[in-house]
Order: sequence, then structure tokens, then C-alpha cells
Amino acid sequence: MSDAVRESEIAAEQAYLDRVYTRLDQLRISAAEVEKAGYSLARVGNFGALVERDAMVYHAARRRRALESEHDGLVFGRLDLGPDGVSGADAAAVPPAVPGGEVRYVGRLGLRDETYESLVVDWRAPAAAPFYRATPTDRMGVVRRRSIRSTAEKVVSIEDDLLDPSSAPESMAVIGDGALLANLSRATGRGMKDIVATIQREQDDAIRSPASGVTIVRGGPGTGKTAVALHRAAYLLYADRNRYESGGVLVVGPSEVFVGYVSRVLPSLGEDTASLRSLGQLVEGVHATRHEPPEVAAVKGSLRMQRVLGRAARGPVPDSPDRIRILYRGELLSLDKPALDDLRRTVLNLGVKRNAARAKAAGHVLDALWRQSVELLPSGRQQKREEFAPDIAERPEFIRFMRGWWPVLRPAEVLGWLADRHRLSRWANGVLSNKEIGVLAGSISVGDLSVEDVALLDELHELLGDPPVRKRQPRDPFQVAEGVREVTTYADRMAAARAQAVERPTDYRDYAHIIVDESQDVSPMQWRMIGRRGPHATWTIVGDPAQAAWADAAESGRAMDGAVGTRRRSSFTLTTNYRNSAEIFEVAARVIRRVQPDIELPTAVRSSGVAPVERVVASQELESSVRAAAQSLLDQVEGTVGVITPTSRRDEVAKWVADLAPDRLQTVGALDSKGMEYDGVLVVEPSDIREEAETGFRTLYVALSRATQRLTTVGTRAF
Ligand SMILES: Nc1ncnc2c1ncn2[C@@H]1O[C@H](COP(=O)(O)OP(=O)(O)OP(=O)(O)O)[C@@H](O)[C@H]1O
Repeated sequence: MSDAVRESEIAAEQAYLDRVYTRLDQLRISAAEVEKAGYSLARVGNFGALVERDAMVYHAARRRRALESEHDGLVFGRLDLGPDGVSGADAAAVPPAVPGGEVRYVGRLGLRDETYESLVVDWRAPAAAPFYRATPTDRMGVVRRRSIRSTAEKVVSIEDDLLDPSSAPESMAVIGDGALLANLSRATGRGMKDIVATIQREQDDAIRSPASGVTIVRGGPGTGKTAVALHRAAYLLYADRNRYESGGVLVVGPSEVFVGYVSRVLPSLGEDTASLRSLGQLVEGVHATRHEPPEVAAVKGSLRMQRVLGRAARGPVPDSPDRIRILYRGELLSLDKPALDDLRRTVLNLGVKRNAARAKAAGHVLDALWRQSVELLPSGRQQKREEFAPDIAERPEFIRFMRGWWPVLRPAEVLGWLADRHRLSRWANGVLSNKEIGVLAGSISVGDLSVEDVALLDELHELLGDPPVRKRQPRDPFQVAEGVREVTTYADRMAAARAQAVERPTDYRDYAHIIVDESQDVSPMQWRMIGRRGPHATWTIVGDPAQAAWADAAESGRAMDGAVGTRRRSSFTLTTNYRNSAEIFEVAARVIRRVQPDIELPTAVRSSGVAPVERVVASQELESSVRAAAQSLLDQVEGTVGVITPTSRRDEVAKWVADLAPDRLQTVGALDSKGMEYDGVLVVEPSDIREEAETGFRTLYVALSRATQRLTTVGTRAF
């Protein structure tokens, strides 16, 4: 294809883009004007005008925000359809390249011109589906599919796929080697790439799969599972905005590093309404980032913790009073430990959560004391239960006793009790081994909560219940400040309500859809925690069993079943690795094949011709070799470099390379490298990563499959 043809095709697309951006500007200006006009309607003063004003302002402001945020790369695709693909409603007003056919432009949002002709079809709309799904064998009416890359309103390049050569007129130009490969070879920034322009068919199947039930997406490293999960969130919010915006979509990722890495993709997909959280952030007020060593994580994540915590949450409060004595009309009324233990069990068996049962517990103690008083006192000096109870309940010694015996319990406090090995042995008797009890007791540090602790806190919250809340004065919804009523518009209140809905509280518990990424690493206790966030939710679960750090897959599977319930399941498998060069993936594949020779691995589509570097050095040279290798990767790649270390050595290695290029280089422990991607990767002490845990070979497989362009390993032993 000559340069002249390419230039003239680019010029034609530029002319179309100019039309689109002119229209975008018009719409933006008119949305801003409507918003302003809406506010001025307030002066009319009657109720109808106020309602109209509010609706106008709300919709106009929302539209303006969308138009502004989708500016870059607004149009990225063009379909030339033959006569069999014509729909009419979505055709752009340009002459069809195929006689009797139509042209359709695909972009980040849908736009129409003044006469309501289609300018751009939203990528999530059914009319855009052929852009992602058409293949030479199932053309869906498409003759030529064109990807358009633009920056700042200028077309930079175009790439074509000719799907139906026999229907293409001779004059039809076909340009480039395909958009996908062009996209893949671009350097990675600090955040994940938005792949909206190059979604592949098998990915699109999963993205557009019906929202009902449970959608399970599996695939090896780099197959686009995370990309699919995020695009699916955007798709669901588009396909059924009412349902998913009001209920909310929760995306759960493994770590905070990961959440930071992917968080920019959702706004770039036009969605600011999904909540993105790491496993350490799912409980209100807690922000854990530290991972436990594998032997601790194994105990804390196991379903057996349910029983241990259940016993702790029902047991006597450590160091609380173990008897009550009250002098009443000359007689000593008293309840000792066995009687109090019986009362506690009776109250907890009523099915009320501990923190909500304080008044009931006090009532049972008063009952027992009153029965004693009746036995001990002659009938003339006895009181009725109704007179006795308030009399005793107000006594300071009774109040003091109740505060100690049945205090309001916070989950973190009860978790802290497990640090006492002696006590823990009682609760864990017959559930955990002696060794596990020692490991668990030694790991509890309430001042420094780990990611694994968060699921335990959530379980305890479930067992203990909320602390009782004092009733507040009901607020006047129209009161915006002391003495000031109704100065806000309905639109402002809608906006405030929407902001609240988007910024849902961390422990919001009724999401309409939950997407779990890196699901293979979710421990059974974490599944229970996630499940509590969506008792009525539909689910998308994305993961790769071969990358699992959790050793007991069966236990994890059971916990997942418990969380998502018996809803209908549909499964998708992704088979192409878009991240690694074939040379890099071969190194990772070698590690996993050694333990799982029959494993089905994805195919890496790119070959770079650059072999990974594997270095073995003496231990005294480790630091200098790591520095040198990191520096040379920084010289070789344009984008980011990840230094991946054994989890226990992250801080030490981070210091070695801290001064090299803080804006481009990141040091992460192997467990935190889950889901991440860098242009160059240096894996430090690979054999230690493999030996750090029973599942270490899988963690090493993860670490070795993070690079897009260059991979170096430096260690004191071969791996
Ligand atoms: N259709 C696509 N077009 C362009 N790039 C893609 C496409 N699909 C995936 N990629 C790129 O491939 C890389 C890997 O994608 P992603 O991180 O979603 O994979 P993953 O399956 O979650 O990987 P892992 O399990 O290894 O964490 C990313 O850079 C992503 O942008």
C-alpha cells in the first residue's frame, strides 16, 4: 500500500473526526447552557418550574461530564458493512465504501448529529458488537474493519482487517498489519492500558455475557482477564444502568498496588460508578496492606477459623467479673461463674447477636437475682419482679458488673484475644493443631493488621453484630444549614445522592454485581467476606488456578460456592497471552510445567527475538548485580521496570535500587506482583520465591510472567 493511499485514507478519517469533534463541542456548549438555564428557572418560582429546573440541571450536568471525559480517542473504529450488514439506524452519513452497504463508526460514547443521524455508536451498544466479534468465518456483515488511532483530535494511524475480500470493491484500501499487534508493542505506563479498541472475540464473549448468574472467566497469564473484568463492569453499567448504578458494582482485586494499577482504566471506559477495592480494604475503617507469611496466611484463611472465632465470640470476656454480689434488704444475692456461664449461653442461644443482646442479658441476670430474693426473703419483704428489676438495675455495682461482664465488643478487640496462646488453645481445641495454634497466636498484632486479618474482622463483625447506636434526631432533608431551608436544587441533592452512591461506605453490603479478579488467591475466609457484600448479587469471577497461592483448592472452591450460591454458571476460557513475548513466556512455562507437565497454557502471540537473561552470582555480589541489572533494564525499555523479590526481602531489595528511577521503577514482593505488568522485569532470587511456600512455584510462575519486553533473573542459585 503506497504512502499516498495511506495519507489520503487518513485525511478522509480526519475529516470525519473533525465533524465529530465539532459536534462534541456543540453538545458540550449546549449542555452547559441548559444547565445554566435550568438554574435561572428558579426565579420563576412556581413548583412545576422548580421540578423542571432540577431535572434539566441534573441531566445536562451529567451529559456535560460524559462529553468532557470521553474526549481523547473518542472514535476508534469504523465498520464497512456490505448489504447484508445494513441496519440504517446506526449508519454514518458518509457514502458507503461497499455498494448497497453502510459505514458505522464506533467510539467511547454514542453521538448523533443535529438531524439525529448517527455519528458514533457506543462501543457497548449491540450495533458495535461486530467490531469485536466479526471474523472471516463469521463476518456479521462486515467487509472491512478499521481501527483508528488518534491523539488530541488528530488521526495518527489506521489499521485494517479485510474480512470479506470477495465483497470488497477494487477501490477499497486496506492499510496496516492489524491494530492488535500495534497496540501490544506500545510501552506500558504506570497504569493498565485501556484495550477498548482491540478487544478480541473470545474476550468480548465474556464481556457481553448476560449479567444473570455467575460468569467465570479463566485463562493463563496475560490473557486479558483483568482487562475483561474491567470492561465488563463498564458494559454492565451501560446495559442496565438503572439496576447496576443504584445497586452498585464492586470490583475486588488482590492488593492495593494492583488496585492503583487498574483504577485508571474504569474512568477511561466512561465509568466512575464502580467501586474498586483490594482485599485489605473491604472492612470500614481498615486499610491493610501487609501480607502474612505463608504458614500464617494458611491458618488465617482456612474455614476452620470460623469455629475458632465462633467460640471466642461466644465465650466469656477475658478478665471480666466472674460473679455478682448484691446486698438486698439484708440478704446477699449472688451468682457465681457456672450460673453466669449458663446465663450467657442461654442468651446467645436466643439467636440475637452479642452486641444487640446486652439488654436481654441484663434482664436474665435480674431474673435470676430476683428468683433468689424470693427464695431468701420472707414473703412480706419480697418485691414483685417489676419493682425489683429497676431498683437493682440502677445500682452502681450492677451497672459496673454489666459493663465488665457484657461489654460492647469490637471485632479488633476479640481478634486481639487470640494472641493469648493459652486462651486460644481452648477455642482452637480439636480444630487447629498445636503448631497452628502457636503460629496463629504469635501472629496477632491488632496495631498492625494484615490483609488476612481483615476477613477475620469481618467474620467477627458478623458474629458480634453492630454496637447499639444511640437514636439521633431525624434530619430534615430540606434543612441544609441551621435556619436555612431549601436552598439546594433537586439536582444538587441528586448529585449529592449520586456522589454518596458512588462513594459507597466500605462495608456496603448489597452490591448488585461483584467482580472478583485474581480469584484463585481468595482464601476461604475471604470468600465469606466478599459473599457478605452481595447476598443478592450476580457475579463475574476471574482467575487462573495455575497462579494460585492458596494450597487447598477444594476448600477454596467450597467457600466460593458458599459465597455465590447456586446461581446458574457460565464459563469462558481465554487462550492467548497478549502480554509476554514468546521468549519470556517460555521461561515462566518451564517453571510451571516442571510440576504440572500436562497443564494447558496460553499461546504468546508476539515474538521479540530477545532472549531473557538468567544470571547466577555469588551472594556477596547479589546487591551490586541487582543494581546493575535494574539499571540495564531501565536503559533498554522506555516504560516501567518491576523488581520482583521474595516477599520477605522486599524492603531490603527496595533500598538497593531506591535511587535508580523512582518514577519508572517499582519494587514489589512476589505475592504483590499478582496482576501487575511492567515493560522490563527483574526477578531477584527466583529460587527463594519458589521455596517461600508450598505453592511457591506458582508464585514464581506469576513473577516470571509480568514482563512485556524484557526479563532478567538474578539469584545466588539456578531456579
Ligand atoms: N485485546 C487486547 N488488545 C490489546 N491488549 C490486550 C488485549 N487483551 C489484553 N491485552 C493486554 O495484555 C496484557 C495482559 O492483560 P491482563 O493483565 O488483563 O491479563 P490477565 O489475564 O489478567 O493476566 P495475569 O493473570 O497474568 O495477571 C495487558 O497489557 C493488556 O492491556
